[in-house]
Amino acid sequence: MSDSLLQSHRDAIDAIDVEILTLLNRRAEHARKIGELKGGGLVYRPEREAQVMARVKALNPGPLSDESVAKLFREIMSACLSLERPLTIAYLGPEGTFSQAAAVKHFGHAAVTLPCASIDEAFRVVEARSADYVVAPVENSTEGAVGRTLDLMVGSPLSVCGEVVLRIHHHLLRNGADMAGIRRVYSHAQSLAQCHEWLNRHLPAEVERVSVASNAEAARLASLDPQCAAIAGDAAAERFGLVKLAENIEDEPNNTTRFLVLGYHKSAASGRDKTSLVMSAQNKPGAVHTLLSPLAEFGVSMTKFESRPSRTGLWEYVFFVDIEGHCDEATVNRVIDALRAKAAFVKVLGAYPVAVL
Ligand SMILES: O=C(O)C(=O)C[C@]1(C(=O)O)C=C[C@@H](O)C=C1
Repeated sequence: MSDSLLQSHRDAIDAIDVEILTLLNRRAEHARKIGELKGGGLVYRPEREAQVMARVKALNPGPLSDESVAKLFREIMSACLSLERPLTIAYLGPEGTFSQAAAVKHFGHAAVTLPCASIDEAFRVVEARSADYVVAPVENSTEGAVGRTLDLMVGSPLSVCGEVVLRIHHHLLRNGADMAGIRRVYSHAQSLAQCHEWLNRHLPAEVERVSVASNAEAARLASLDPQCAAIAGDAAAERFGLVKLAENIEDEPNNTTRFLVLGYHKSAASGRDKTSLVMSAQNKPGAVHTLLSPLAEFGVSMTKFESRPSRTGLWEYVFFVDIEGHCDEATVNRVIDALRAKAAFVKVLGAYPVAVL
């Protein structure tokens, strides 16, 4: 390697960094002025962020990947937004959970994340305006719906204004160098289920599997007792200084969790949106088919359908339905009116940009 060639590239990088710095601060100045125009109110604009991300991905000439570029712009916008007003995001804690990773993925590192003891508490702090938004898990590709989040959304005054899709990688973590002598494995029940086959194949049957409130709590417990291991993700491994004995041990390689962002905020249309609804139908043959018929009539696609027992006793079941498009768009608006005419109860949970990252 020629030292002078290396130095010339480093000199070029130094010069470019000065330009980047100038441009970033010019961008931040504009964001600050936008913040003044907004008067400190609703500073976060999910539809605009989705458009900025989609645009830079489309314009990206490489060699950086579109994903890298999107991640960089996520952080740039996060820093710019924090100049307007720093946001506080509630999530199911403790620190190091996948919910925290989802909050950071969506709002960037400039947002303040607030760990809560339960999904209920995370909703409550936002409802009480002690935090700006809650990021809550709603479904996992292996384990299905997160019932508590669905149930809370039915009665909450908060609206869905964003979604986050997070690939979930689980690792076997320990305060020790190898697998010998592990007596117990801690994890959240869903994660134990997601790694069930791997555990059967790699650990003796007598190793106890203990479910705890979160993966981060599992990592904390494992950090205290070398005879115990935990199944958790990267953030928890880092937070508790544990060794990764085995990486990516989830049985389903595409294991993904979808989270929703909720607040006292309605997102405007971004051009690529979803609308989430919850509605009721009577427990009669064909009732669901009749209820959903307006979607076919208006040619609107459904991206999710989930049924839950009704908790009010007024109806037998409630149905959570996601459709393509924003509820302010004419066709989607007409579909919702048609659904209202058929269902005893329809609530628009929110409309929001499809996850870009
Ligand atoms: O366009 C705005 O409304 C801004 O506040 C600027 C900006 C950005 O950095 O691009 C920052 C925060 C918003 O959530 C959206 C975009």
